[in-house]
Amino acid sequence: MIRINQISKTYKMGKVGLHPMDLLIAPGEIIAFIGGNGAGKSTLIQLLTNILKPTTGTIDWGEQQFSYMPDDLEFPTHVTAWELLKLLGAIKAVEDEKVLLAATTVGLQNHLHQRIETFSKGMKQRLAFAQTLLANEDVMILDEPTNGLDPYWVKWMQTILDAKRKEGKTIIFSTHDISFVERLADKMLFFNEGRVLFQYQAKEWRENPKSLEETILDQLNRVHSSNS
Ligand SMILES: Nc1ncnc2c1ncn2[C@@H]1O[C@H](COP(=O)(O)OP(=O)(O)OP(=O)(O)O)[C@@H](O)[C@H]1O
Repeated sequence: MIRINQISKTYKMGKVGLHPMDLLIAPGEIIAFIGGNGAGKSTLIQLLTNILKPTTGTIDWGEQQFSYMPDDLEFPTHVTAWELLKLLGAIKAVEDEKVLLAATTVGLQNHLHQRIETFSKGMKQRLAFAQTLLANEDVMILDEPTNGLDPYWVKWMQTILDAKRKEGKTIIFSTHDISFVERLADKMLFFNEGRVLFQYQAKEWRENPKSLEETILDQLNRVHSSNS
């Protein structure tokens, strides 16, 4: 269990990124953070990954380790995909066949000897995903993982994450892709102005006559009209 207790973040100049919040994340759970721009999703992800130091609160990970796929990962440009993955494989004591398998899983097997600077946005995103798969930790934290992916690779990522769920991995991700949430998540938290405005279990949105997309759009419309 990951226990988040009264975690909050106030940035310099007093800007609140996240108001104090509690959250329990069970092993094997797939949890999605959604909400409009500037709602607090990345702030929480960066608190979870220790990139940001919390203003208040704690996160108790127990014995669990996480791997992290940032949004817009900066790669060393002059190395090839294979050089990068092989180095990560060496750090994690993963043999070459498994490194190749991770590259093949994300469809980069024919681009391994290409320099990363020649990759498209979607290819870089898949390379970042391969790194997360290689790390093979109990918890995967993915910041906007489908950004830049074409529909084929979005579907494929969903299939891979579904398989990871069956292996018992916990998956935490932020996204603006509601259909990805609908197809994959067990629970979603809707953020607004640094607070969780509401949360839903998959059962609730599957039984609701309104689609999750309509529900979210209603909420976003409400947020925007109360701000204008
Ligand atoms: N480094 C920073 N300094 C000051 N304020 C920040 C900083 N990073 C984020 N914020 C503010 O914190 C709030 C939450 O931002 P956050 O990046 O968590 O939003 P988000 O939900 O991830 O948005 P998006 O969907 O646009 O990525 C916003 O008001 C943002 O302006």
